[in-house]
Amino acid sequence: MQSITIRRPDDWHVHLRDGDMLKLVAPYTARQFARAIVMPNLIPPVTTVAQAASYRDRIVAAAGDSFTPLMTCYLTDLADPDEIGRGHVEGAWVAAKLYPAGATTNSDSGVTDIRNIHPALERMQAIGMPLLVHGEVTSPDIDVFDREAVFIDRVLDPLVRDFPALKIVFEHITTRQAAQFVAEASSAVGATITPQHLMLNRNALFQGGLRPHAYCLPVVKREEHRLAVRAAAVSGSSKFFLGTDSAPHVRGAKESSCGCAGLFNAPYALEAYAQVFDEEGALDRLEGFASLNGPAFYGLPLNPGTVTLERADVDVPDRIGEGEGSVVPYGAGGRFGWRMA
Ligand SMILES: NC(=O)N[C@@H](CC(=O)O)C(=O)O
Ligand SMILES: [Zn+2]
Ligand SMILES: [Zn+2]
Repeated sequence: MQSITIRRPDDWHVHLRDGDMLKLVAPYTARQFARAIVMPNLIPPVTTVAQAASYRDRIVAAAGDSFTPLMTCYLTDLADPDEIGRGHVEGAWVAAKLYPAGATTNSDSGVTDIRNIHPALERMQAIGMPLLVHGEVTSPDIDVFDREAVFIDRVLDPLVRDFPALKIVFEHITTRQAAQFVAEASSAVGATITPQHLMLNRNALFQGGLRPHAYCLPVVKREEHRLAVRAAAVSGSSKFFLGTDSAPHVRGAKESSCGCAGLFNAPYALEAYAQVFDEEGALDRLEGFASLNGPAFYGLPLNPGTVTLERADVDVPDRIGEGEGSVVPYGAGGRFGWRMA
C-alpha cells in the first residue's frame, strides 16, 4: 500500500501549554487533528469553568477555528461536584483528569487520596462524564518501572468496581498489565496509546548515553511491554485509541541536570502511528484507532473530511521554534517512513 486515506483523526490526549509555547505548538496539532482532548495541567491548573473557557479562547486564537479543543477539568482534593457537573452541562469541558499528586509534570495540586474525589466521581458517573487517569502510584518505595502496574492493583481495579458505570480512560498505557486490564474491562473503560510507547523500549533512555528526549511519564518500559501495547493498538479493539501525549518542554528544561518529563510528538504524530501500523501489517486498522474509536467512546460525532498519508520519507528537524523557546521534536534528526499528504 503506497497511501492510505482515513477519516480526519483526533488526538485524545495532548498538552498545548499556554503563552508563547501554546502559540508555537498548537498549529502542529491543528494541522493533523480536527479535535483534541486538552490536558489541564497548567500552573495554576484548570479547575473552574471560567478558567477552562478562557483557556479555550486562547487555544482557538493560537490554533485557528478549524480546530476544536475539547477541554478538561483538573481534579484536586477539593474537587466540587457541582462545578464539575455544571461545566459538563454547559459544555465548558468534556472530561475530568485525575493526576495522583506528584505523579508527573504539574501534578502538585493533584489528588492525594482517591477517596477525596469520590463525591465528584459519583456525579461524573451519574451524568456520563469521563474520568481520565494518569495511572501511576507515587510511593517512593515502588520502582518507577512498576508504578503503572501497581496503580492497577491498588487504585484502578477497586475504582472500576466502586464505579462500574463511570467512563474511564486509562491514559498513555505502557505495560502488558495495562493493555490486558483494559482489554478485559467493561466497555466503560478505554485507553490512549502514544507513538513513543509503541516505538521505544527503555533501552532508548540510555542509547549511547543519557537521552532526555526519550524521557516521558510513564517512563518507557521493557520490550515485552512495548510489544503488548503495540498488539493492543493494532488489535482492532475499539477500547484503544490515539492519544499522543504530546508534552513540549523547552530544550533547556529537557537537557538539564533534572530534565522534565514529556516528548513533543505533535509535528509527526500521524507519520509515527502510520509507520507502526504499517510495520504490523495493520494499516487497515489505523482509521479505527485514529478516527473512530475515540469518538465512539466519548459519544461524539465522527469528523467530516479525510486525511491522506503516503509512503515517503520525512526528515524530522532538530528543533522547532527559535532560541530559548525552541523545542526538540520527537524523532529529531531521524526520519519517518510516512508523510501527511
Ligand atoms: N507525559 C509526560 O511525560 N509529561 C506530561 C504530563 C503527563 O502526561 O503525565 C507533561 O505535562 O509534561
Ligand atoms: Zn500523564
Ligand atoms: Zn499527558
